[in-house]
Amino acid sequence: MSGATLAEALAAARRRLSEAGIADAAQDARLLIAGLLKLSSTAFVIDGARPLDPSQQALIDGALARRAVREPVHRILGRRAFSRLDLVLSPETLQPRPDTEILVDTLVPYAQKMVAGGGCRILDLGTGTGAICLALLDLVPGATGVGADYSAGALETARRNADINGVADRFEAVESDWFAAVTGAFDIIVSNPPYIVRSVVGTLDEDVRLYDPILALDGGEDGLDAYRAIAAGADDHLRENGLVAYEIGYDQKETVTAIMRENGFARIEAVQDLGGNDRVLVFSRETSV
Ligand SMILES: C[S@@+](CC[C@H](N)C(=O)[O-])C[C@H]1O[C@@H](n2cnc3c(N)ncnc32)[C@H](O)[C@@H]1O
Repeated sequence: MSGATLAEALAAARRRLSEAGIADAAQDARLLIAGLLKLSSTAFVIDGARPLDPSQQALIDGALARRAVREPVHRILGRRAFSRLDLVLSPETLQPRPDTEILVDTLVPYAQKMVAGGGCRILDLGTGTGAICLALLDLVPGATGVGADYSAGALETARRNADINGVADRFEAVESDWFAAVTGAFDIIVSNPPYIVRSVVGTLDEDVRLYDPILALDGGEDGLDAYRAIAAGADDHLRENGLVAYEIGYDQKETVTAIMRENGFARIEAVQDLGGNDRVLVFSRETSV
């Protein structure tokens, strides 16, 4: 393959991934080559005749070998776009999903209103790459935030992402089992916790099951362990008129609402994803509704 042009390398990559049974072979080939060679979206059209040098070809070959055994494209590239951010990934972090941007977008108007009213302190429980908290800090400049996670490795990545995305002065990372090491009170407590039913984790696609950390996926016997833990601790860490917001699994709207109701919270908003699945719930204290 040495001496191939960019267009030839793309065609060969598409073929190789397709033969390996990758469903979106064409898209993945394009994303991988563009990401590895730092190409703009038009490069394949205007620069297709450009010959690749051997080191570029070696990079592409290495990445294709990894994708062929189901390693996700963004894990291979080591980073993923989320909201307006560029996030670094590590083995300890879930790669943030586009659906989670709905949680961020739902909270922005609330956070802006809080900032206008005097301030907005956000707690992101199970922060992973920092995606939710960092995106909110980016979109709401007056807000400050704490990202908590059980995984020290994830927190290292979250700190790095805060630096890369210019919000490190408003972000703090705390190693904590949910609220255990969290101090103080917050205007918004947000979480995209592990919510997959334990018996289902083993049946997930290889791309997820083999490459996202189990700590980010396993929600316990019924998928609801984290919601119970967060619901039980939220009141002690929430300022007056504060909000709790979650990403949920497609069938968890009523069960999570019931868990929150048992802990004194009322649902004030429910948002669906583009596929029409329930995805985001927002709660306030029952007494402030
Ligand atoms: C589904 S991932 C979400 C990551 C990130 N917030 C996002 O939306 O991309 C859940 C996160 O919860 C963390 N986690 C799991 N159990 C935890 C616990 N007991 N205390 C704190 N964090 C926990 C995992 O390490 C993981 O980072």
